[in-house]
This record gives sequence, C-alpha cells and structure tokens, in this order.
Amino acid sequence: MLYIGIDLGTSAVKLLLMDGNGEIKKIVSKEYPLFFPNPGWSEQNPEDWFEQSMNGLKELTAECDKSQIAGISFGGQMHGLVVLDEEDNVIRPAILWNDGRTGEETEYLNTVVGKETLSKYTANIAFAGFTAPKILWMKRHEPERFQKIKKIMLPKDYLAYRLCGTFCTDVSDASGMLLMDVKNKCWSKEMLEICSITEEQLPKLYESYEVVGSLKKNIAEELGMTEEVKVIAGAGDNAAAAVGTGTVGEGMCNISLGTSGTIFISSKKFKVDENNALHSFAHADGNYHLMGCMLSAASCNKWWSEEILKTTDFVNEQAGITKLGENNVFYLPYLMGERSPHNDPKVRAAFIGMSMDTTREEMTQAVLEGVAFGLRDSLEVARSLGINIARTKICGGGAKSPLWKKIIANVMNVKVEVIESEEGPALGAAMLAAVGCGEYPDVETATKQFVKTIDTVEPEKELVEKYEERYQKFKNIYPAVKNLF
Ligand SMILES: Nc1ncnc2c1ncn2[C@@H]1O[C@H](COP(=O)(O)OP(=O)(O)O)[C@@H](O)[C@H]1O
Ligand SMILES: O=C(CO)[C@@H](O)[C@H](O)COP(=O)(O)O
Repeated sequence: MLYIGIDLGTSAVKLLLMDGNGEIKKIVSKEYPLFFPNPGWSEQNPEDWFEQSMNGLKELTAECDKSQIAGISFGGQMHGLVVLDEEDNVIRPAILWNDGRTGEETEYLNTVVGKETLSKYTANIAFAGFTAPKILWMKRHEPERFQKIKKIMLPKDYLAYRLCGTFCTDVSDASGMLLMDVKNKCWSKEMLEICSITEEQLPKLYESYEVVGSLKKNIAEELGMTEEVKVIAGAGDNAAAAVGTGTVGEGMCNISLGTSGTIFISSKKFKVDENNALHSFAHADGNYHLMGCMLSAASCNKWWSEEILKTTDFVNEQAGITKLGENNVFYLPYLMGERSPHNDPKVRAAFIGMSMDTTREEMTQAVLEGVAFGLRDSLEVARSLGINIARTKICGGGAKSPLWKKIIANVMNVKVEVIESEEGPALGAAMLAAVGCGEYPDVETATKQFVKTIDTVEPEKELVEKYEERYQKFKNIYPAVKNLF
C-alpha cells in the first residue's frame, strides 16, 4: 500500500509518497506567501495552504497507482490560529507561530493569571506565538470577528477539515494552544473560561496516529482517488519530525532547522521544566516531550543570503568558510523576537564585533553560528534538568548544509546523526498514516522499520573547546542588548 505525508511548513508544503516498507517514492514541494502586515506580525492564508496542498497531491500521485493509496496524514506548523464562521468561511488570515503581536496578552496571562496557575492547567506558560494569547488578542482588537468564531483550529487541522470534513486535532499540536491539559490530554475548562470560548468551538482531540475520517467525495474525485482513503490526525510538525527521525521513547533528541529551530527531547513520562523555559507537550507516539523553539533558524540564513547578499546559492555562500571557531563576529538570531529560552517578542537580531577587515564569509559564518548558539541555549536548559544529550538527529531545510551540521555538532558537543531524508515532518506524517491504516502496530515499531541513519557528524575536541569559549561570550550579548528594543 502507499501512504502520503503532508508537511504544512511555513515556507512551503512538502508532500511525500511512501510505500509500506518505508521506501520514499516521490517528494513534492509547493511554496506559498508569508505576510508581515505590521512589524512583528506574521500571517498566511489558509486557502493558499489548501490550494497548494491539492496541487502538490496531484503532482505527487501523477504516476502512481492511486488505488494503492491507503492513508494521508499531516505534520503542521504549530500554534497558528485559524478561525471559521458559521458557513465555514475563514474569518481572518491565520496568525502564525512566529507572530509577536500578543505581547500584552502574553504578559496578562503570565502575570495576572500567573505562570504557576497556567502551568498547573496546561503544563506550560504563555509565549507570544501560542494560540490562547491570539484568541485574547482577537477578542480585544477584533471584537466583531471574535463574535463570529464557530470553529478554532490549527493549520494542519484546516487541511484535514477540507479533505475529510472532520473537525479534529491531535494532542501533540493541541499542546501548543495553551488550552489543553497536556498531562491528561483533554481541554482545560479553566483555560477556555479565561479565553471566553467554549468546548464546542474547539476540535475533537485524537492521538496523532488515529483515523479521523476518509476523503470527501468531491475531494476524492478531484484527486482521482477513492473515498476509502483514510485521513489520519497527524501531529505538530516537530512531533511529526521526531517520528520521521526515530526520536521516540526515552531521552532521544531531534533538531529541526526549518524556518524555526527546535530541539525536541522525547520522554516516556510526562515532565515539566519548573521554569517552563522548555515546552512540555504530548508526543505523536502516545508519550510526551520537552521542546525549545527558536523563532528564526534557517530563516536567518535565508534572510542574510537573499535579502542582504542577494543570492539564493547557500552552498556557494558557505563554501569559503574555513576558520571554524575563530570568528570575531557574533550574530544574535532574533529576527522575529525569541521564544526559548528568553520569551521576548520585542528583541531583534544584531551583528556585533565587526572590524575593518571583517569579511562576508565571517558574517555568513556568524549567522550559522548564532543559530547554533541559540539552539545551545535550549540544550543548556535541558542539561540543567539533568537530561544528558550526547547525540541528536537532525532534519529540516538547514540540515542540507554539511557545514551547519558540523558547527552544530561542535557548538553543542553532541554527535549529529543524519538520516536518509531531511524531510522529517513529511516522512513522520507518512509513517503516522501507515500506523493509522494498521500497517504497523505502533509508532515506535514503524520508526524501527523506516528510519535509516546514513551519516554521523562527530564533535572534534579542539573545535568544541573553541566554541565553548565563544558560547560563553555569546551568552552575555542578549542581557546586554535586550533593553534597546
Ligand atoms: N543548503 C541550505 N543551507 C542552509 N539553509 C537552507 C539550505 N537549503 C534550504 N535551506 C533553508 O531551509 C528553510 C526551509 O526549511 P524547511 O524545513 O522546509 O522549513 P519550513 O518547514 O519552515 O517550511 C528555508 O529557510 C531555506 O532557506
Ligand atoms: O512554533 C514552533 C514550535 O513550537 C515552530 O517549530 C512551528 O511549528 C513552525 O515550524 P517550521 O515551519 O519551522 O517547521
């Protein structure tokens, strides 16, 4: 049988076709625009997601035997607020995970409701990109639109709704709404009250590998598939990526270098970081995880290359970089503010330490290093909780860069394991589809069959020492500049 994974990312939707043995048959990617209508705001049109996903599905399956397609599932950019009215029309553009407009609502939740109370209700505190502060923002700034809300959902759930008509979400993605009691995997009545919403406005909760429906007649016809094709709940893109890289069970780690940068640590038990610097979320394998999230990771490199250097040739730009660990230039990767661990939507990016002899290569290197230092900040929080991370998987667009993987291995002093495909979330989503259709008994068994490590990047003692020294300096920059913003 064949399975389809749809990764609804921020830069593009990536679709992957896989057979029951885990062999990847085809990958297709379709871009859509990202809008920044005000400084710090970030929006997309759900209709663009749907249109490009449909276009992608047609291209993906153009040459295959469509009668063999058994299931479709998703990995989706998390936290985005999608709101529908009585007629199922989208009320406003989706407010994305990296949108920083909710500074006041986040502050209200963390100080007036209080971090301890929020953590008791949801296992997490408020961050600007989370869904609950966006609901409060709509209530205050767009009261007429707020009154029209009949359905609240997350980005990938909009795709599931359009494909099969089921109003659903999964526990990994719902964890990032700040509306779910993560430990008990149910909606928090207290949080719904705080946000002035009801359970009827929220989707039904599923585990990521559960079947939520099958293709609607008109969709099946348009795609040339049968109505038998099952739709499986799917997961937030990081949980899906973790499945795609085999990051399941106890204490495994995955780094995603997409538009955002995340460090994901799987856990068989529910755990909360007492300072809530790391998120405590449900995993797609039925268990839990801790996660730190940088708002700008590969997007820093994209911005630096495309906007400033005016090139899209990342490989060429990185080619002249030879002096690892010896750069005098530092880059703070906060183009959209920062989530983990600073929770500061106002801070912005900076270059520090240039002199007359600074080169373009050194600045490019500083960008790659700055992102690695930002990821290390979250790793340090995990280490302070007694979690020992000696190796990690890696995925996402930035993982295509061998240089970046080397920098990360040495900045973090971890062994970086590279798997066959960087398409972590799409692969994980296809695996969730295979589990949902009964091809495998559970997610962990599926990962053992599908995930193949093809390369390992080892940290090198001398470089680790040089980067340790540089990281200690990097740590001082945020406290020194944060009040400027
Ligand atoms: N060789 C490369 N080196 C560095 N960055 C890259 C490379 N190839 C792609 N990228 C970056 O990867 C990002 C896309 O990664 P992806 O995981 O698909 O993100 P998302 O899920 O957020 O859409 C883009 O920012 C792109 O610029
Ligand atoms: O906000 C988070 C995780 O908490 C982000 O990781 C988003 O889920 C977007 O992911 P990418 O588009 O970068 O994959």
